[in-house]
Amino acid sequence: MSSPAADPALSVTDLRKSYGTRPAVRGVGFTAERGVLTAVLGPNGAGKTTTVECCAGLRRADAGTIEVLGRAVVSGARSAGYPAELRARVGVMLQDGGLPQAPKAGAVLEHVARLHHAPADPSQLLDRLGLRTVARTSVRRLSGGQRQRLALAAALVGRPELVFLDEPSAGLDPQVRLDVWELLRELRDAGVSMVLTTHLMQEAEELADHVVIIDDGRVVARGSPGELTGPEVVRVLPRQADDVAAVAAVLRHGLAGHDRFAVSAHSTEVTVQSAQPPDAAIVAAVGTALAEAGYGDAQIRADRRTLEDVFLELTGRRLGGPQTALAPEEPQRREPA
Ligand SMILES: Nc1ncnc2c1ncn2[C@@H]1O[C@H](COP(=O)(O)OP(=O)(O)OP(=O)(O)O)[C@@H](O)[C@H]1O
Repeated sequence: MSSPAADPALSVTDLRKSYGTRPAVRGVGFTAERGVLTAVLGPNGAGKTTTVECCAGLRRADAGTIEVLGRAVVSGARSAGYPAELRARVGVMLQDGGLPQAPKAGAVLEHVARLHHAPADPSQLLDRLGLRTVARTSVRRLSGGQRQRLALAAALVGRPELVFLDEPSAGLDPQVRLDVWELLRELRDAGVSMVLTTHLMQEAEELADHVVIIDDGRVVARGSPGELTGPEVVRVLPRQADDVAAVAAVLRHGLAGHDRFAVSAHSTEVTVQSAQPPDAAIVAAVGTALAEAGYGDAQIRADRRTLEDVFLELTGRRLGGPQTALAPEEPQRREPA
């Protein structure tokens, strides 16, 4: 038997859930490893909330298995429920917050903190999430964004090992969203496992170590953002097409110290493929190598696919927008049926 520490934070197999006759989740399976942030990314209505609510023990699945921190909580249609010991190790932030409306924000957080054995300091969390000034305001009088942050604070105050976050930055203004992202990064760096749903491609790209893309109740792709968006390409167009071979040689030599690059010569351009994004340093290394060899006038372009591009290729639709007329391209990295 594997040791509990070796188990993933969350393991979901063939999860199914219908509302009446309408299937919302049609066989979702994925794993969220410990100490990383896993984003479940998909458009509205894809089944993200239903999936997370089943995983968090808040909704009964029709079929499938769910293991949380090494313990089976759903097996087939049978829910084992969350034992109190496990509940204390898991934080949950739902879209509607699930907060009582009458009490004051600070009191709600203190109350939740008291339910835990070794909670974080509620007042520090209020400060961190910019809620200090509304600590004495009743929940019902908070703005949507403040309520959202209070729900996040309530999910975190028990110092959970695993946190489920359903659209945590929905409705937040851009600066507050950045603050929330920073906090989530810090938690991840401190070893907290997180499973976050989002329909914001940028949120997944910024935060996620692992992305599970779901559409119409099914997983259509999963992997790290880098795996999903594929190898990055820096394109170099020499001024003279005749220089392609020479420029390729210069780059092979100049980038020899960087073993993750593959330099290829084509008819009019040289491409440098990298397993990692062509950040400024990589583009700069290409530029320096070219300038030193007298090819400083070559054009350099970094091509970056986004998760939005990946979603469009897989489904023929955009993540955020209305259905487009684009036909799906040949699917890439599609999950086995
Ligand atoms: N309580 C419910 N009763 C009936 N249908 C529901 C219920 N909750 C969700 N659905 C339907 O199930 C499907 C999946 O919804 P779900 O909320 O899980 O998706 P989602 O990806 O989280 O979407 P959103 O980002 O809009 O919340 C949708 O068609 C939705 O209308």
